Amino acid sequence: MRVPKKGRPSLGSSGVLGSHRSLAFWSRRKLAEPPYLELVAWNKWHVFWVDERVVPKDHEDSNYKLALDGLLAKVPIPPGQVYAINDALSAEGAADDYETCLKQLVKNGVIAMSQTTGFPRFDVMLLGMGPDGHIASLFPGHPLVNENQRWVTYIKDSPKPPPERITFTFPVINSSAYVAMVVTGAGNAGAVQKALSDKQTSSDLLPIEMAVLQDGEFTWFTDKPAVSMLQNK
Ligand SMILES: O=C1O[C@H](COP(=O)(O)O)[C@@H](O)[C@H](O)[C@H]1O
Repeated sequence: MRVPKKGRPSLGSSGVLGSHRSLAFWSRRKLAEPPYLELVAWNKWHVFWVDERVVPKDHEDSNYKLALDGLLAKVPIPPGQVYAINDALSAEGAADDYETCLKQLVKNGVIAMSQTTGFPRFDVMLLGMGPDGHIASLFPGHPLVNENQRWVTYIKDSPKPPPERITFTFPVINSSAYVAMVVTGAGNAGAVQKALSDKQTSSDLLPIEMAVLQDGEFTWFTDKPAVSMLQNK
């Protein structure tokens, strides 16, 4: 999805959905109801998943199902512009397949490339964070957080179930033009406090602290419990 410029998205807009909480948040914000339903040029959106659980698309754990039920079934995005993973493949196969799909869409001009980083540049990413500071399926202390070649990779030992997932890598997330980070609930307050404190050291960075956009805008959307450990709330 794209941040509207002068009220209208432009052609070839690319957006990424990546979060339970963030989707619930945007659905509650009536994105699929008037006046936004008419204001947004939904037919120009191309929708991807920043991470996905390797389960059938109709499984309760599927991020695709969550997005379909919460938002996509309610807005007129052409089905050919919604890019779900191939759920018939293994985690490794699905990650390869998704990366190949992104590369083809870059060639076709649907997804832009970042001139700064050499990775794809999505217009909007709707992300969330877990209480351990994970974003997408990039978990603290897991070697995947250091992946710097692949666009999409896979995990088979996710600490949060289900264990098998695919995920965008940090170079892709950090090439975004805009990230909307939705964090709610007291359970996330510690990670928010750590992320926004000045005391980070490179040795113990949480994934949320590694989300540093190269040339983009990062906006937090929180409720009060999530920021309850910050000094100046
Ligand atoms: O497992 C996941 O967790 C993160 C954070 O979850 P949320 O419900 O707090 O948004 C999410 O961003 C990711 O997409 C999901 O697969």
